[in-house]
Amino acid sequence: MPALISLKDVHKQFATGVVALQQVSIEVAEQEFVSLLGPSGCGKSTILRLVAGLDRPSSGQIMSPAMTSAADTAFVFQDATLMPWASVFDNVWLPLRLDGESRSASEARVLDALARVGLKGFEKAFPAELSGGMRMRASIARALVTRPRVMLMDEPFAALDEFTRHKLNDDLLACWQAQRFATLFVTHSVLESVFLSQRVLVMGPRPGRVVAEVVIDEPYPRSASFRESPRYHAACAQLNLALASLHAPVDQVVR
Ligand SMILES: Nc1ncnc2c1ncn2[C@@H]1O[C@H](COP(=O)(O)OP(=O)(O)OP(=O)(O)O)[C@@H](O)[C@H]1O
Repeated sequence: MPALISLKDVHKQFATGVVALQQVSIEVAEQEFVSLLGPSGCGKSTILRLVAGLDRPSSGQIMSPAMTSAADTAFVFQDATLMPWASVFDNVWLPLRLDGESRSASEARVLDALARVGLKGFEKAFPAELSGGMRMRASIARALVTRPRVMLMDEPFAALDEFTRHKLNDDLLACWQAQRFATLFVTHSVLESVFLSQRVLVMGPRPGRVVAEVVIDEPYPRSASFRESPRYHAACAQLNLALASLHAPVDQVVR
């Protein structure tokens, strides 16, 4: 598969003088699922912002679909960022509405996106009536509804309990298998990165750079039995070792 997203020798220094990224080169192929793993402040969110075209590198080259069409790229944040005054349907309709699509013309796509994330029947509910996990599901439906080629996810499940997180990991993978958007997924969790990804890129602390890459050579669909397999534990151990070698504080390594 050719690279859909490519960063080549990217350097990012903020006006404050902070060098957030140094010589970062990353490629994500069409339909690929890649995670970025690393200690707090190593520049993971900065990479997503650059790929989304929300910021520019100080030097180096970036290629991504967001450079030509914003509709090709969806962003999911840790906070579900739903409009509290609008129903679940209207929240998910938002990107289509901004694109000039009427409510009735969007209806089938909105209901399909809600069904894919397990929110069938909740279209009339308001965000305050939903659990944290359901709000995140609505946020993912809003990202899926435009059928993006690229999905950028910034610690989307970090605030959820482990049970809900596992469920959302399973359901995200089902959506990814159905739509095969290229995914760049930022997480602090070794376990989550191994379960989800085809490749995990480990980033070192400031100035941020990629220090290791671990390929997770496991077919999809991945089920709970993968989480219990020796292959899963071996990949987690390999990543924990790479993180430990950065001398990151323990809570950031095992979180
Ligand atoms: N707009 C900005 N101006 C100045 N410094 C910034 C800006 N945005 C980020 N930084 C700094 O750049 C570094 C990288 O930040 P970034 O948010 O990309 O890290 P991160 O790996 O996503 O962290 P976390 O895991 O805590 O979310 C940090 O030191 C941060 O303080």
